Amino acid sequence: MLAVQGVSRSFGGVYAVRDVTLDVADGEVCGVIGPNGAGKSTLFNLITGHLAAERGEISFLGRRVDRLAPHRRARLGMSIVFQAARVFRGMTVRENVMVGLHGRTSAGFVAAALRLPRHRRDEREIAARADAALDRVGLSEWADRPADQLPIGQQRALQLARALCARPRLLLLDEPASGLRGQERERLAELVEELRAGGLTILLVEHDVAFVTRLADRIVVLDLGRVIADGPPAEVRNDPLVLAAYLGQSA
Ligand SMILES: Nc1ncnc2c1ncn2[C@@H]1O[C@H](COP(=O)(O)OP(=O)(O)OP(=O)(O)O)[C@@H](O)[C@H]1O
Repeated sequence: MLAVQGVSRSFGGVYAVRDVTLDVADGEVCGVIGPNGAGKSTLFNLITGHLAAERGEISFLGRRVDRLAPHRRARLGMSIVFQAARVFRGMTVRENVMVGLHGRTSAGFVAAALRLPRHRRDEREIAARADAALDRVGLSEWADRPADQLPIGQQRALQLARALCARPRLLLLDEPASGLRGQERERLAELVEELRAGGLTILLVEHDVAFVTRLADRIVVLDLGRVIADGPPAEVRNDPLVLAAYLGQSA
């Protein structure tokens, strides 16, 4: 589904991502881990299109995308949940999800401004899709409440719902577990497991090794911008290069 081939990106002459190759197969959960500064965020942004690659190719569903703007990649079926994404205050949970769907409807701005019947039909359809997504992430009961009153774990679930509304082929998660503890982290892991069971393909970039090890079918480990391991979690966890990279950091 996703093929990253020999991709590099530097900042001020120093490589943040160097000659990275990775594939994500249909239906797979692929985790990307690595110590601080390994290049995880840079790689994530290269895949989404928020950063341009200096070298290499990125293909999605068999099509070159590395010169496409982020919104064009999104339209092809990539949906992103950013680490720092916030909820819109002063809006309900349902409205927060609906925001992502406006502009994707057929009637468009003019029909909306004039409140034409077509627009009202679109609004109903959008609300129904938002409700389906909220149901999928277990937030139905919260739909009419102000979004900023949600605990942080559920705000993360809300962001997932927003991403799911676009009916992605590939879901890209940037550090989804950051800032979550105990129960909240457990709930998010269960949610990702449910999405995987539903056949969704997921790329999970995450600092928390335990979280990724539990969820991923395959893990790619970055260190100093390069891939140092790529394989099933059990294999990667015992890889001497991986252990050394993490130990080096704690030292
Ligand atoms: N916009 C930028 N300008 C300059 N240097 C950058 C920029 N973005 C990243 N870097 C550098 O590239 C390297 C990789 O950073 P990146 O944020 O991709 O790593 P990371 O694995 O996501 O780290 P962390 O786990 O700490 O978030 C680091 O040395 C970082 O300082």
